[in-house]
This record gives sequence, structure tokens and C-alpha cells, in this order.
Amino acid sequence: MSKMLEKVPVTILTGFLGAGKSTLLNRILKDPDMRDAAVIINEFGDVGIDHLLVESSGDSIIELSDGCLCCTVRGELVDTLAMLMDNMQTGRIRPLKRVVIETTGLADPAPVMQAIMGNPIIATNFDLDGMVTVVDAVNGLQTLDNHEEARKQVAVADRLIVSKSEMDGAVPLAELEARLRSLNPRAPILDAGATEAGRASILVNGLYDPASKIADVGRWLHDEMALDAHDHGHHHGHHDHEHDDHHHNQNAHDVNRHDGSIRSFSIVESQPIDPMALEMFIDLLRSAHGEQLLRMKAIVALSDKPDRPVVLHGVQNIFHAPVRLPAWPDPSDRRTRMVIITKDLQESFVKDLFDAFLGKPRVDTPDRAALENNPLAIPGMRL
Ligand SMILES: Nc1nc2c(ncn2[C@@H]2O[C@H](COP(=O)(O)OP(=O)(O)OP(=O)(O)O)[C@@H](O)[C@H]2O)c(=O)[nH]1
Repeated sequence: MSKMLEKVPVTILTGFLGAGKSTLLNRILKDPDMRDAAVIINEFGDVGIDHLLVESSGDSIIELSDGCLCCTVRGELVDTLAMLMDNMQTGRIRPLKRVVIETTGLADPAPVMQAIMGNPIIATNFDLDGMVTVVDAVNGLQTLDNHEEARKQVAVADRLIVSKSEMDGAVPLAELEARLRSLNPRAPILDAGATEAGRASILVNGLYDPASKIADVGRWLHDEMALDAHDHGHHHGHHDHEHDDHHHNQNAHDVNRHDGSIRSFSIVESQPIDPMALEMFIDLLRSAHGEQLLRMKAIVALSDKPDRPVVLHGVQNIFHAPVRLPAWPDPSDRRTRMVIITKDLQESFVKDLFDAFLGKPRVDTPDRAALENNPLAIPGMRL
């Protein structure tokens, strides 16, 4: 007989070709906390060997070998997750505590994330718990310069692991970190050689934890606010090189020179937000600019129930169903905070749009009435 099970958190492990994903996974799989985890490995090419290199016993390693996870194998990934769920519900396998998907190094992460968040059946049973990206200290800088996919993998990561830093030819860590920070100012960076890097806990990113959602939301917010505090007391992180503050540290411009198109910034709002205004803002953003919205995470105070914030997260035009928390992670800070990562979409555009929906008067911006009539706005973000 089938039974209702807890949603299973899914972690995506990514990183460019040869970055050290399988090596890291091998270490993590030795952690006793990985006993009830399943690993899905995607390979590029005809002959799959990665699964042979990942040492583990039993049926917990599943290999998808028909191509790149971001394109052809997406259907296969969904089928595999559906099969795992069926096996759990019918008692053929023990309930899983986690699924890890190791992508091919060439994968654009967004479609993989969307396969989990955007498929209604999968999203009922699995929840994206974030992305861990491995970056190779020897080839990393060059790879980031040359490959858009590698930049996206870093930009949307919830955690970055630097491999091969002990090897000859590794770039100085400070240089690599500056580059990673230019793409992703917030994700914790950990050296693969560190003991913690081999623990199952690095797969937990706090976007979804069935047991203690609230504490984990607190953690990613903490990272976010630590950055903002660093940011000259500003509420908004500025990481694009078109920043108009001429007194800004020159080095900050330098590290961004390759990445003008990817931006990461935050929006902080102290007044609770009208649920309709938020819904329309998100709808417009994702329907008209979904392709440019690499990632968004938010905790929002809504005016109907300001004591119970809502957590949102999305990738491009796909958003997880909003989750109402029982209370604020930190009761002393009840502000709405959004972390947004975009590609080819100006920070000022997004902020102006947000202000317009909130009804804040601004010069040279469309008013809310005009935006409400926007034919591109689609229904569906019911909060
Ligand atoms: N010295 C050193 N070698 C490493 C480290 N991480 C990975 N390697 C080596 O780098 C090579 C590639 O590592 P893999 O773990 O297979 O990399 P991958 O990202 O899974 O590779 P693909 O699946 O081909 O994308 C192997 O020879 C590893 O032994 C590290 O931290 N230090």
C-alpha cells in the first residue's frame, strides 16, 4: 500500500569537467549520514564510467548516460526520481533521506533545477535543497573565463568547494576567491582538503529541510546579511562593474571585469508587502524576464500575516510553491529580504519594478496601474 512520505531534499553537485565532483562524492559517501541517500550520476558520452569510479555498494547509485543532464536526459531524470518515489511508497526501498545528482561538467544548472522544481509530481515528492559547485584551483580561472556554463554553475551555487588547491600550478587562493566572489558574493567557500568538505552536511544548504526549515532559512539569510553589512552599510549589494559610485574600491571593479553580465544583489524592505503586489512582481519578473533570472531566494513579510513570513525560491521562470514559516527565524529582524542573481538584467531595472509594484513613487518608472495591465503577467503565484 502506498503511504505519504516526507519530501526528500535533493542536492545538485556540479562543477566543470574534471573539477573533482566524483572525488568529493566518494569521500562524502563514506559518511554514515549518507546511508539512506541515493546518488544519480549523469555522464556525457556513450560509455558511462563515472558510476564505476564512485565506490559504493547496493543500488543507491543510478547512472543516466544518454547525454547532458541539462538537455536530453532531463526526461530520464524525472523518470528516475519518479521511480525512486514509487519504490519508497511501495516499500521496495527504505525512505530516502536525500538524493544527490552529480551533473556532467557541461551542464547548465538551471534546467536541472527546473526539472525538480517545475514538474508537479516531482515537486510534490522532492524539494531542491540547493547546489554545491566544485571549482578546480588549477584550471578554474581559465574555465570561468572561457565557459558560460561554468560561470552559471558558480553564480547559482549555495556552496563552493575549491579542489586541487594543494597541486602545483594552483592559482593563489585569494585570486580564485576574488573571482568566485565576483560571480557569487555569498556562498560559503570551502577547500576540498578540509575535513568538513567530506561530510554529508555540505550537501545541506538550507533551502529545504523537513525537520527544521526555520533554522536553515536563518542560515542563508545570515550569509546574505553578513555581505550587506560589508557593503558600506548599504542595503543593496552591488557587484556589477557598471556601478556608478566612483569612490568604489577599484579592485572591486577589476574582479568583475569578465562578468558584467551576471549580477547578484539584494532587496531589503522594512514595510510588510501586499500579497497581490508581490505576486504580480514575481509573475512579471518570471514571465517577461525568466531567462535572465538565474536565481532568486526570498523571505517576505506579507501584510496579511506579517508574523509568518513566506519563503520563495525560484530558478528562471520556475518557482517553488511558497512556504509559510511558523515564525521569523530571527524575531528581531522582520524585514523582507530577497537575493537575486541575474544575467543581462540590470539591478536597477529589477529594483524599479519592485518599487513600482509597491507603489513607491519614483521618477521615470512605470506606475503600478500600467504594470497591472501588462499582458505578459501570468496568473499562478498564489500566495
Ligand atoms: N590533487 C588533487 N587531485 C584531485 C582533487 N580533486 C580531484 N582530483 C583529481 O582530478 C581528476 C578529476 O577528478 P574527478 O573527481 O573525476 O572529477 P569530475 O568533476 O568528477 O570529472 P568529470 O566527471 O569528468 O566532469 C582525478 O584524477 C582526481 O583524482 C584534489 O582536490 N586534489
